[in-house]
Amino acid sequence: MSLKSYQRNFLEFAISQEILSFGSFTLKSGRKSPYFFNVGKFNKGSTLSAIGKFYAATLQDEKKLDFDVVFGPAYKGIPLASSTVIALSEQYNKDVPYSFNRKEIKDHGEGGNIVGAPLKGNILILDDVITAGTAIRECLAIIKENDATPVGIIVAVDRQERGTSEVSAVQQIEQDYGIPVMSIVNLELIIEYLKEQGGYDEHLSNMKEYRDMYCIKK
Ligand SMILES: O=P(O)(O)OC[C@H]1O[C@H](OP(=O)(O)OP(=O)(O)O)[C@H](O)[C@@H]1O
Repeated sequence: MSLKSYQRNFLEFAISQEILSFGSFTLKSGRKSPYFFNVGKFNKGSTLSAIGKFYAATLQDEKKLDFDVVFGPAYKGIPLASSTVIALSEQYNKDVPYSFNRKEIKDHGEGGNIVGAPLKGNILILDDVITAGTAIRECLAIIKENDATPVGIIVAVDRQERGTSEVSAVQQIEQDYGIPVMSIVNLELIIEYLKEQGGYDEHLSNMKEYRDMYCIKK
């Protein structure tokens, strides 16, 4: 697997902003991870603008994917989807509608639990990460209830981790729904980047050890 220039730029940016950190982090799964991707740090205009550009660059790279609407699951998917459609419009002249769900149903005013463009046609789901896949499965159900068609999913980082079976949660979704799950980068590419940069020897060996223990073989 080799890094594309936007992936290298994304990793350089994420490390410099301490959005991607190396050390020892306990995950919800109980696993002790040597790295952590913290979306909570996309908390100012410049970083939010930058992440939207990286999602947009990835989508440009996946040209075969034909989508009509970007859907950002509440809550963290909302600013990410907003920032990505701004980047698609400003950088690639693609004016893509977007929408998102409310976590609580609103029973006054316009009502409903979808805000933004109607969910019609081919829908791309955009979120930060997939862990067990629960949030994405909920979105897929919402899209189907609206008679729209999910055509793909994009996340920032694919950790490529196995759950209870041999496949990862991402692969399970791809198998169950027959749609691709894309990511700006994945664990393999992070490892590639650390090798390429040099000077990360200890983190690199911890990352490889973690990959061999918990991750899928590609
Ligand atoms: O694959 P899963 O196991 O569902 O985990 C991933 C989801 O969890 C987080 O959102 P969360 O549901 O915590 O909501 P939030 O965006 O409001 O924080 C994250 O933003 C994903 O949507």
